[in-house]
Amino acid sequence: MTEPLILAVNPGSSSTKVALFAGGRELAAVAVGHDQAQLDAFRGRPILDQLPMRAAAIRAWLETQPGVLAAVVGRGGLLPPLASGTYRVDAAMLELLERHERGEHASNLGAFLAQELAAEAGVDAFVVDPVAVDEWPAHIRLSGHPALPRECLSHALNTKAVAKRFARETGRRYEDLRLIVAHLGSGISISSHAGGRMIDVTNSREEGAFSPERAGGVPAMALVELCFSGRHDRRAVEDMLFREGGLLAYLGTRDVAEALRRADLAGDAEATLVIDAMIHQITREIGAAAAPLRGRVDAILLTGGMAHAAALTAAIAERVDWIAPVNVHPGEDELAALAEGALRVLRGEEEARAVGGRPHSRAA
Ligand SMILES: Nc1ncnc2c1ncn2[C@@H]1O[C@H](COP(=O)(O)OP(=O)(O)O)[C@@H](O)[C@H]1O
Ligand SMILES: CCCC(=O)OP(=O)(O)O
Repeated sequence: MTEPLILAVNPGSSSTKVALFAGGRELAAVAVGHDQAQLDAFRGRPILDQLPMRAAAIRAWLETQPGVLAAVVGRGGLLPPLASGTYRVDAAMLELLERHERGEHASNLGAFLAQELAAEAGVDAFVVDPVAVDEWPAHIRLSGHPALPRECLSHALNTKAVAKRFARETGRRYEDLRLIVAHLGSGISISSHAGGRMIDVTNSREEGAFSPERAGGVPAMALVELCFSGRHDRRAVEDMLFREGGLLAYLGTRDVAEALRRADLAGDAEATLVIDAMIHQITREIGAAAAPLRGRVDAILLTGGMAHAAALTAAIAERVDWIAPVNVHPGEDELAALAEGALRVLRGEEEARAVGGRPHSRAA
C-alpha cells in the first residue's frame, strides 16, 4: 500500500520551510526564501497580508513535485491555550488567528496556508502542537501581579518532537522521563518536562535568556521608563524587544556563527562579552528549569539553530552538566513533526482535536 503524501508548511519570519512526506519519509524539501525587499513591503502591516505571497511561492514549488496530496499540515500559531496534539483547521481556528488576540507571529500563517493549499487539493488541513500548547499547572501562571499573568508560548512543536525522539532513541517513554529542553533558535524557550507534560517554560517572546534577535526578560522599571519617555512609539518598543533585541541590538548581527567568529578569531572584546552574557543567561535558565523537576533530571537536550555551533553547546554543557547529561540535537525537526502529527490522524492513531475543545468528526 502506498503511504499518504503529506505537505508540511512552516512559516518563519524570513522564509517558509516546506516539505513533502510519504508517510514519515521526507521526499523533498525547500526553504522558500522571501527577499528582504518583499518582506520590507509588509513591515507594520498585519501578518496575514503575507498570505498570497507565501501561498504563491509554495504553489510554484509544489507544481514541480509529483504525486497527489492526502493532507496539508502547517505550524500552529498564537491560538488560545491548548493541549498538545493535532488540530483540524476549521473556521473557528481561522477566526481566532485573524483576531490575533495573543499577538502577531509568522506561525499565525500556518493554518491559513494549510487551509488554502488543502482546499485546492480537496484534502484536510491540520496544525500540530501550536506555539500555544499549554500544559502548565495553575501556580505557574502567576507572575507577581494579577494584571500581568505569565503566558505559555514556546517552540512546543520542536521541543516535544526532540524530547520524544530522545525517549525513542534511549528506549524509554517520554512520559517516564524528566527532561530540560533548551530550544536555541532566533528565539529561545527553555522547558521542564515531567509525566509527558511541559510543566514550565520560558516564554520565547518575553522571558528568559536573550537570543539572536529577542531581548528576553528585561528590567521592568527601566522598560516602564522607556515606554513613557516619549522617545519611542509602541511599534518601536515591540521591535526592540522582539525582532531587533538580543545579539542584533548589541552586535548588529543575528548571525551567531559570525558573532562567534568575531569573538574567537578577531578577538573582538564586545562580541566576547555579549556571547558570554548569552551563555550565562541560557545556563541560568537551564539551572532554573531543574527546580520544578526537584533536581532529578534524566537529560538536558539542546536544540534549535544555535545548537549547530559546537563551541556554544560545549560552553553551555560545561556549565550545566552537573545537573544531568547534555545531549545536542542541532536544528529543528518541525517539518517531520508536523507530518508525523498529520499521519497519526490519517492512520486513525489519534483523533484530530478542534480548538473549541471537542475532537472533530471526520465530516466536520
Ligand atoms: N551553524 C551555526 N552556527 C551558529 N549559529 C547558527 C548556525 N546555524 C544557525 N545558527 C543560528 O540559529 C539561529 C536560527 O535558529 P533557528 O532554529 O533556525 O530559528 P528560527 O527557525 O526561529 O529562525 C540564527 O540566529 C542563526 O545564526
Ligand atoms: C511565539 C513563540 C514561538 C517562537 O518564538 O517561535 P520563533 O522563534 O520561530 O519566532
